[in-house]
Amino acid sequence: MNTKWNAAAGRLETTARGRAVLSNPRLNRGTAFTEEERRELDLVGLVPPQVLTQDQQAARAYQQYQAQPTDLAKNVYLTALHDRNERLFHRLIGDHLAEMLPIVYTPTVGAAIERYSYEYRRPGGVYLSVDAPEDIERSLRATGLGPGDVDLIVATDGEAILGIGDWGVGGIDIAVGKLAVYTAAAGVDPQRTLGVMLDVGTNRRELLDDPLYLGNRHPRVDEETYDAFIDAYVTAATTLFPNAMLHWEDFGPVHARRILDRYREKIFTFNDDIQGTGAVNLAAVLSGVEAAGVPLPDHRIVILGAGTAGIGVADQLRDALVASGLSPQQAASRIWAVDRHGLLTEGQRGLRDFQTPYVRRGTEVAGWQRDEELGGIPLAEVVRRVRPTILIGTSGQGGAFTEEIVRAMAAHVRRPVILPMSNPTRLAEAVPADLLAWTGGRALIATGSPFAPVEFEGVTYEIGQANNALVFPGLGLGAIVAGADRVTDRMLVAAAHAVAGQTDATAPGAPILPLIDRLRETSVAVAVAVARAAAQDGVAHAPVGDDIEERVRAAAWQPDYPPVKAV
Ligand SMILES: NC(=O)C1=CN([C@@H]2O[C@H](COP(=O)(O)OP(=O)(O)OC[C@H]3O[C@@H](n4cnc5c(N)ncnc54)[C@H](O)[C@@H]3O)[C@@H](O)[C@H]2O)C=CC1
Ligand SMILES: CC(=O)C(=O)O
Ligand SMILES: [Mg+2]
Repeated sequence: MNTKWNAAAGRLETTARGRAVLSNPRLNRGTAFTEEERRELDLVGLVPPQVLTQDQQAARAYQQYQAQPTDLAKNVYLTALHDRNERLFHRLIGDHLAEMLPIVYTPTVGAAIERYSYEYRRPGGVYLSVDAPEDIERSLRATGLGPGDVDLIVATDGEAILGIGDWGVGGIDIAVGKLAVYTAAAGVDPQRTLGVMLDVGTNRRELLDDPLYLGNRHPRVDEETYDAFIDAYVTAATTLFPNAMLHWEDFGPVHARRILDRYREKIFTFNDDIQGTGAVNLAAVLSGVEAAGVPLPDHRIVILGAGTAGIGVADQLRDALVASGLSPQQAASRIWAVDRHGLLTEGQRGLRDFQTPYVRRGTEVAGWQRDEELGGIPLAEVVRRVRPTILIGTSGQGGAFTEEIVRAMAAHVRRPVILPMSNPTRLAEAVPADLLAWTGGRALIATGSPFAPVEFEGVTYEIGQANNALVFPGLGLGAIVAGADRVTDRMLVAAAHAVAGQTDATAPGAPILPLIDRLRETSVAVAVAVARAAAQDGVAHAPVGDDIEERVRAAAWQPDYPPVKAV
């Protein structure tokens, strides 16, 4: 069976017939096949007689969706729709973006990952096993995709899913979820993408002991085996699909950093948790700083959680401070990073290489109060001493921004910028309603997971989502349209400015980031800015001229049904 897009004729051409048509989600449109298509494709009698439009199908699917009793059931319903009729799935999500993003993405995707081996129906991508690296190429080829057919691959090893940790093979759902967002938010062509699970085992005992667990049933492998496996994947993926951007998602902090450092100068690659999060955080900070009316170099920034996301955030803030005139040392000194053993300080146990720029001198913190159980200086003491103007949470510790800490911060700052970025929702360091109450409505807030608007003293506060979903879809589309072969720092900074430029946070109650119902437009702005930055850096291999916005808009894939021709 063979199905191909014939661009010249503007139609799909397939050798499939009968049930094989209905069981191919890329081809299937069920009751929307026309009479003529039904005859040509041998579908007469295999579907009920009425011919529906996609609008009618979408209306029915939406009713079925709404009838699901829980968010997890809605996620399972949408996954099943995706596996049955991919275009209808994207049509539905596109029509209800703000409502469904929390179902296919954070927070509900977290629950779907935890329940993966129980809710499993059909495979969601390509599963590569550390126990058989010799099969990587064969598995990637088995997708039937050729060298010019893939723009983007999202891969995970499932070690650090959102803030919920190691979920082994269930991690495939974060790759699938990110891909859904690429398409819903920016119109990246889903048929030119792949989700990949790099199964290196799991250290979660309950999965290893679970007879239904579907992944490799052994602990995560040693470093040497791991690195060789990643290398084999990169070699196979870049050889088979030379134009594809390799996106890395939810790796543990050590691996995330090492992989990015190893490959970023050599191949077209992007770590979402480090680079995408850094960019969306920078956007929130730029917008918050503008609303606060205090120039960026005058801010003091405290970050709780100095892991993959936290240090990615710190690095882009440091670079932005340097761009505004500070030396690299001065810039780093404006950032206080607090991890599981408190403020990063000289000689602390367990410091990681990538944290080094933010480690504070012993002399600086000599008189600061320590918490011996914690093994260092706690967040509350850091806030008391530093008097931060910006407080960022990337710790995965729900409720860590306590009333005492937030009130202490707000006592010294007119408009505190507070960004609890951890996901899923229950791991937010604080919730917007509390932050507004504790600061008398003065806090400028954005959160990693979605929150409803908050009424406080007669003002409705819209809460922007400081989530890399504001960045990676547009970044991907912009890079694809520009024919980029690298993701450069300039492209990330351009993305951050484009996001910040989409909102005016100065009005009372206005969000500091563009809302999700405007995500399509935000992604266009990001894509245009990213394409231009790629051209400036000399990494674009397609022309990026005055018509770039038109080209970005034209490149966005649409879920309408094209004609199907039996061949
Ligand atoms: N909003 C967004 O776009 C994004 C949000 N995140 C969120 O950030 C959180 C962290 O994710 P990653 O950086 O990928 O994980 P990670 O595991 O790399 O980093 C978490 C860090 O928090 C530290 N930590 C743990 N307990 C702590 C405590 N009690 N106090 C202070 N630090 C503590 C850990 O030592 C680690 O360094 C997750 O909840 C994730 O969902 C991550 C990426 C994007
Ligand atoms: C949003 C995201 O990438 C995370 O929470 O890991
Ligand atoms: Mg992530």
